Amino acid sequence: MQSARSLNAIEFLNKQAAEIQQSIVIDKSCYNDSVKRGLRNADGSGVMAGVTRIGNVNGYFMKDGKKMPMPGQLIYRGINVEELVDGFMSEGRLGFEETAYLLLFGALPNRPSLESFTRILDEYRTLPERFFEDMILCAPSNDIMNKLARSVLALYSYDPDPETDLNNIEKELDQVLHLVARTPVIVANAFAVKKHYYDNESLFIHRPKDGLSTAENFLYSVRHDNNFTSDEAQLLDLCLVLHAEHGGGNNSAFACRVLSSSGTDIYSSISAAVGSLKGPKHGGANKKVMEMFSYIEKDVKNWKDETELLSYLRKILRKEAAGGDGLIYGMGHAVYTLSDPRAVTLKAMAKVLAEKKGMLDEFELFETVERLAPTAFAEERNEEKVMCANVDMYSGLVYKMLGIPEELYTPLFAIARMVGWCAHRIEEVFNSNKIIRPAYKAVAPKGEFVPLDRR
Ligand SMILES: CC(=O)SCCNC(=O)CCNC(=O)[C@H](O)C(C)(C)COP(=O)(O)OP(=O)(O)OC[C@H]1O[C@@H](n2cnc3c(N)ncnc32)[C@H](O)[C@@H]1OP(=O)(O)O
Ligand SMILES: O=C([O-])CC(=O)C(=O)O
Repeated sequence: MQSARSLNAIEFLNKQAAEIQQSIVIDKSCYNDSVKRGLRNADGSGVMAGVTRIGNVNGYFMKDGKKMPMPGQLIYRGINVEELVDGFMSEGRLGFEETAYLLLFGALPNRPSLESFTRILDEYRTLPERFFEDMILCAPSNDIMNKLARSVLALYSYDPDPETDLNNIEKELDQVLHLVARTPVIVANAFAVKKHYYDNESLFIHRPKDGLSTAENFLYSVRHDNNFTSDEAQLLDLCLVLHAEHGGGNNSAFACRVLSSSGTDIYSSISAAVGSLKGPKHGGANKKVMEMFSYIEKDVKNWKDETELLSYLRKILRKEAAGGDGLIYGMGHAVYTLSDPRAVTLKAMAKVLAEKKGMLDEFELFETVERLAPTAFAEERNEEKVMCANVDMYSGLVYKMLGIPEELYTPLFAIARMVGWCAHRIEEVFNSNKIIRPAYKAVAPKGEFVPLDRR
């Protein structure tokens, strides 16, 4: 708990908050062809910051120097995710483990390799001795992403040889596999402890069970009675596959690559990625979407009245409703234009589940918001924008219908994305091996030192 502010602190912070406004303002005109706001070109496309063989995200194509919208495509190691999903589903398997293998090692595993890989994950799920007691039980956090980032960093001190060795990729792979295997366990344990300390519930800890997949083990661990159905496991597995990787430029993978490029250890790099994903404009949006809809459900009298809904969305954009952030969460994307393929699949899953669970009204509200958001944006900003639902729009609704609590939405994203981050880490450290160091144009006016008594 932060200690109560003294009078001096209150006055100081008040004065400085007003003063700092002057020094942080940078006119948007300072950004131009050579200084790129958010590392974005004038047409909104991202600055090319690197080269990767891991994932590819296509959301537009260039024609006569103009960005043209197209249906989104997500490709893992050259394989379209839709094809990957159809492939393992048609063969009647869960797919997260083979997706993880594909992303980490570059090719789909054959049967013996997949079996060794899943056996290693079983073996590596065990947390280091006293890690749970000392790092999770004794130092709980109300926020599971915060607990995960701290746990990843803490694993450094439980690793007898934690520093990166450029001549030892095998050691790095061992660290990677431990992180991939342990992340769901840390999340499940951190959640149990959070429910106990902050929500006054009984504490129960289920150790992971050998032979279960990542999705099955997660459901097994977070449910009081360990029970889950194969349909539930299949849906969660699919969610994990869809969230596993998104190219090198997404904020968390790039954060991981930036840190990795300095030569720092894997735990520092990955904890930074977790911190990035927590952000509400990134993976944290799945939780924010559900918060936004609880405002909409409360404030909009008639969900079917599109005029009322549109006017509420415009209020959100004006920062006058739904928490005042000014964002319609779950909408928009830095790359995708017409569609985010993950959102398309998640929406279809949400619809089927909503029909089964009698939640079609809620599903239809999400769908209407998705349809009206571009109009609200165009009317409010006076600017036409091709804008689609992103991965975070329907994932929370799917999790809600699977009975998964809201605190776990972003951590589930992290469990899946751990694979993508680790693949980018390996590529950055063992291939690029050049410190990432862009330039910043300094725009402060010239100043001079004034003696203290004359200020
Ligand atoms: C896993 C993921 O990270 S998926 C994304 C999850 N995030 C969200 O759902 C949050 C809501 N969406 C957004 O904030 C944005 O669409 C982002 C962060 C995803 C992408 O942002 P950008 O790359 O800046 O998008 P883009 O360049 O198309 O945006 C143009 C403008 O529209 C605004 N905008 C884009 N989407 C939205 C939105 N959903 N609500 C309000 N304004 C938006 C941007 O803030 C930007 O404003 P600016 O001109 O003042 O900078
Ligand atoms: O690519 C991005 O900017 C964000 C995103 O959708 C992801 O990381 O899954």
